[in-house]
Amino acid sequence: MNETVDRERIAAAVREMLSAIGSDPDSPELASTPFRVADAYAEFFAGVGTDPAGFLSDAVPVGADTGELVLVRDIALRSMCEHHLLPFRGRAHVAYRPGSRVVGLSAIPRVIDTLAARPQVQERLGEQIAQTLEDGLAPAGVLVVLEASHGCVSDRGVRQADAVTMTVASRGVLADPAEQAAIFALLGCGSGAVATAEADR
Ligand SMILES: Nc1nc2c(ncn2[C@@H]2O[C@H](COP(=O)(O)OP(=O)(O)OP(=O)(O)O)[C@@H](O)[C@H]2O)c(=O)[nH]1
Ligand SMILES: [Zn+2]
Repeated sequence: MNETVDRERIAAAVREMLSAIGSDPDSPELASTPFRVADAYAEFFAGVGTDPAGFLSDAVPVGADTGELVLVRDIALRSMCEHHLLPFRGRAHVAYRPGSRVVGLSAIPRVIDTLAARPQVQERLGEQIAQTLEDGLAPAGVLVVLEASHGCVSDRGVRQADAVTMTVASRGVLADPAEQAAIFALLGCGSGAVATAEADR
């Protein structure tokens, strides 16, 4: 949990918001709400001021038994949209083609969790994940695919409950559309999936 978050100030702000919507923050039902929200915010924003690069510091040299492509798919993604402070959630798929170093697989979700636990937009989150891996592993290429449902799109405003936003961020050799198509085929999305489905007929 983020110990730099000032829970007292969040709780005071939540009391103010409850008053502003016409509720009574001193009612028994709402008495604990300001500090519950403060605790939730400390969790949601635990990545503010935290550098994710440390998770990549135990990367090891590529060995003879290291394959060509590493793809970690279906990583749970949870973040908060910076426009409305509403959650967006979905999955992240991260591929990299190693340069001279590889990293323990669990480092990748940890990088994602840290960068996601900040006020974000999906595009920037994907770019930051790609850049952190680029800086930390000096790979030949990185591809980050994020797919997420946004609370601000589903539950207010345009109210598109089923809309899923997909974003792609890439570096190095995985910026090549042919390389990307091969990975999209592995993921079962995009033109690669269509090509595979047609080949199966
Ligand atoms: N590009 C991008 N847009 C986002 C993301 N999350 C939310 N948005 C959009 O950001 C916009 C917020 O800008 P505003 O102009 O303040 O939107 P608004 O008047 O609340 O807009 P509506 O959502 O259309 O009612 C909306 O269109 C959201 O759908 C994101 O991760 N990336
Ligand atoms: Zn929003």
